[in-house]
Amino acid sequence: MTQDTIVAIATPPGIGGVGIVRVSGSRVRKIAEAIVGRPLHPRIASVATFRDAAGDFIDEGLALFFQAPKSFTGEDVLELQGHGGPVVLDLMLHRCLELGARMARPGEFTERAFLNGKLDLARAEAVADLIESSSVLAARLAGQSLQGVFSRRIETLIEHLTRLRMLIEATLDFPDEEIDVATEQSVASGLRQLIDMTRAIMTEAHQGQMIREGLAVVIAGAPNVGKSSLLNRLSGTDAAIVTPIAGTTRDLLKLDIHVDGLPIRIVDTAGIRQTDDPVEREGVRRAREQLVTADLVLWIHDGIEDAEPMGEASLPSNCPVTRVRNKIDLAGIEPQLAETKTGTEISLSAETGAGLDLLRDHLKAVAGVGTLPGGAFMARRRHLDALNRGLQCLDVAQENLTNQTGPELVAEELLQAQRVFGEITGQVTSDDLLGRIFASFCIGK
Ligand SMILES: Nc1nc2c(c(=O)[nH]1)N(C=O)[C@@H](CNc1ccc(C(=O)N[C@@H](CCC(=O)O)C(=O)O)cc1)CN2
Ligand SMILES: Nc1nc2c(ncn2[C@@H]2O[C@H](COP(=O)(O)OP(=O)(O)OP(=O)(O)O)[C@@H](O)[C@H]2O)c(=O)[nH]1
Ligand SMILES: [Mg+2]
Repeated sequence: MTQDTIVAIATPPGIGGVGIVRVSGSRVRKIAEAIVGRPLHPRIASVATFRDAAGDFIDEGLALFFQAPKSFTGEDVLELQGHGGPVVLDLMLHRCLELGARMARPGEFTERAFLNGKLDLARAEAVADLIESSSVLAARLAGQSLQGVFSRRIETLIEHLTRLRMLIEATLDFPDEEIDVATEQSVASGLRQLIDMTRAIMTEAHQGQMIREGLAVVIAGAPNVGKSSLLNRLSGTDAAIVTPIAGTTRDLLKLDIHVDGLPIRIVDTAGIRQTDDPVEREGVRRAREQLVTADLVLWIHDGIEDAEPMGEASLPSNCPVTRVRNKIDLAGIEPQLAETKTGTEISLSAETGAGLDLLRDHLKAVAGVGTLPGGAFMARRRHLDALNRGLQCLDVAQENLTNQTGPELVAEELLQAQRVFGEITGQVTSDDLLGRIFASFCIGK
């Protein structure tokens, strides 16, 4: 416990029933005795009067002491649970500062928990994700990760990787010998298994990340096909201006909506067409820009003028697209979802709402909601990036094996993959990475 002592108000700003000041570090016992006037028993809540330097009353509250290492941070921890008013909490905070604590940085309590081995990095991140979840679904997945579901998957992956490396390195100890056929076969099958495992984890992690950040859906298509009407219908608002005039929408209109707990960041765009109007042209440029970053483009057409919707050629290649035929009320056809050569096509009416349920189910399916067996978990972009880089190493290892470039190169790639996967749980870290992760936490966490 060589760390300095940190303090922060752990409850949100404003007025509440109860407010908590949390202290962690080596001075905690002294601070507790000075404020409460007597030593505290670990892990027993005591009703106490909190007093300032002059012995004057600050508050009557509950004092809770956790003795290192059995605490959230692994250090001595004190909680002063007082009445939830900003002035009272500030007085308590200042008393702790007077007694030698310093203000905690955002996320510093959790950072210490990580550094003291109480939580691995993926679980520490899940703490923040749980706090910040915007839907029940997101909270449920963050809860899974907080309980270690994701971390255990990564640990198992690393265990398999280590075993495979040992197998290869045993061969390296006899440099004169080539890898024998039996070893080569078990390495090859072990490697295939590792790649499959990584892919499976990536699928789940991707779903988690999508639910954390929201599915980015862009509504695009020719002018006047009903893009803004669809945005309004999906969001249950009249946020977008709708008129019979082609070229109504110019600015991007971004809304955050939920479909059965799935967060969706939806963008309405200007109808894509050739135009001399400089304002509309800028709108079309911005619309095109959105297509590149979308998780899904809803390409709207109204099936009236042209069966082959114009402008569709402007879609970037490998852009994930679902075609939506709108205004089926005018054509007198039923809502439907069809799988075609070019992907899914949904027929609906933004005006009447017919077929909207098909679209909502489709959006959930794209995000993978409810399609994965068992333990889906929360993940971040950082985790997916690491999984991706690790998978690349495994692919290279497989190539090296096939091309018989020698066991050293295969082992080297496996070691690299192991390091990269270790970044997820924090077995391998840099100060820079930790700084970035914990700085995004709230103060007092
Ligand atoms: N009042 C209060 N509520 C809180 C927290 C807190 O710090 N204070 N938490 C903070 O985020 C969360 C709870 N998380 C916690 C996790 C571990 C320990 C802890 O003392 N762990 C010890 C002892 C374990 C045991 O007794 O089984 C340890 O791990 O050694 C405390 C809180 C949510 N609610
Ligand atoms: N009958 C019918 N009319 C619709 C439907 N959806 C939209 N409309 C009408 O089509 C016209 C254009 O709708 P908008 O939602 O403004 O179309 P948009 O694609 O956003 O058009 P721009 O912003 O100009 O690109 C309006 O008059 C809407 O009322 C539909 O499902 N059925
Ligand atoms: Mg519009």
